[in-house]
Amino acid sequence: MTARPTLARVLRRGHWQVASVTLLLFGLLLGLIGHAVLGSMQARHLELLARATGYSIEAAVMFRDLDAIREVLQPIQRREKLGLLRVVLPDGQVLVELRPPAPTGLAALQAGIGQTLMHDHASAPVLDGNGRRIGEVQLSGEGSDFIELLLWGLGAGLLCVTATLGVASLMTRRLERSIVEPIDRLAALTRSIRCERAFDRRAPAAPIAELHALGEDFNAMLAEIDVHHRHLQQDRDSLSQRAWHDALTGLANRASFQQRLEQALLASQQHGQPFGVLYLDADGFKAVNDTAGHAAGDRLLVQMAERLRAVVREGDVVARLGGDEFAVLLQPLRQVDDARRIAREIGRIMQVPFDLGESGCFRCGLSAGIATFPQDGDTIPALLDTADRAMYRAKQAGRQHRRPLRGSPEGAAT
Ligand SMILES: Nc1nc2c(ncn2[C@@H]2O[C@H](COP(=O)(O)OP(=O)(O)OP(=O)(O)O)[C@@H](O)[C@H]2O)c(=O)[nH]1
Repeated sequence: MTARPTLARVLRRGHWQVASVTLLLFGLLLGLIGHAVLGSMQARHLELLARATGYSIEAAVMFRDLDAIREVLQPIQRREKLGLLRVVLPDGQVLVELRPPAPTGLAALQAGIGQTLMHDHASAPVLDGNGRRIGEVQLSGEGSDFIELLLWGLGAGLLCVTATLGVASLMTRRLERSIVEPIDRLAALTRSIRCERAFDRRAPAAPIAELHALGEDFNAMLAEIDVHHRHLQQDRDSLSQRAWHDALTGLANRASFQQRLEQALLASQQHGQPFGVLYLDADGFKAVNDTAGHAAGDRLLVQMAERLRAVVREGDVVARLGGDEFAVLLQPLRQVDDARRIAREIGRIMQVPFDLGESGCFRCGLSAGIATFPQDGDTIPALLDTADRAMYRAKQAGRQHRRPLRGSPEGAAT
């Protein structure tokens, strides 16, 4: 996957680019204007200087007094930092020429650059009293002034660059705070919601209107998803409840009991711990239906389920397999006797008549068959078969002692 730049980085890069291009253009423009202005000022200055020098040496030129000419020219050359200063006769003969000592090293470089960039030479005629041309003053700048200016300009430019970049960096920080941070927060929120399915979380307010509106829309969408998700969860819970529980009693159904048995077998095989299965079938339940009606029979089944739940431990599984058939998974089981004890306790608690309201009170016992792992089988079918057959034998034995139905409440009994 290609690494994409972050928004903060893009913003920072954009600022730097804008600042650099602006500075470069501004510097170039300022340089060109400066060069033009300086050039014209320098040319004007040299021209005035040449003219003034011409007036100063008029008499000396007329009398060819070379020493006097030099005396005038030398201070001018030093003061004005001139590169060349000479006096030429109308026939082209050089009368006096003054040159400063040739610069060396950095000074030579400065002079070279200055003279290349600034064409700073000027000339003015030397006129006698009648206005006749008796010579010409020619002079040129040394070039170092320009370099000095250039260096000052560069220094100022650098200062500007530093200040601009500082301001650009501050602006980027501010933009980061107002744009990048809210977007980052929104992204982190989306990620956390996706991972933890926490649709009740909301985006906080953002300082920028568009981002705030985005957050608000996002929150509205989350609210809708939240409601939808809750409905889905409720549907799923109710589907799961229906798939794994008996609708009448709320106990585990046959499929769920089968699954818990498989888990119990696996766990017991791994840890070498026994477990027990009780198979229970109501005795004479049909008579309750026939006598008091199906609704009363239902109530009795519900009460029976409640009693079963009350007898066993929290972790044991009580299931209604169908009709008046129940089953209990006892896990863990310390010893086989514990299963018998619980079966006896169930038998005892079922002796108490069931109060079916207007229909009256009914007795309805449960015949129980017990199977324990690993004593009675090491597969689920084997265990269920053992428990079923044991229950059948118990029912047969019970039938021999059962009192006949008296057709009144408390009549159907084992
Ligand atoms: N009220 C009610 N009755 C049911 C329900 N499911 C099955 N039955 C009835 O329960 C009865 C179960 O039949 P049996 O097990 O033969 O009845 P029993 O009288 O207990 O017979 P034994 O087990 O031999 O003692 C049938 O009459 C079914 O119609 C139910 O959900 N509610």
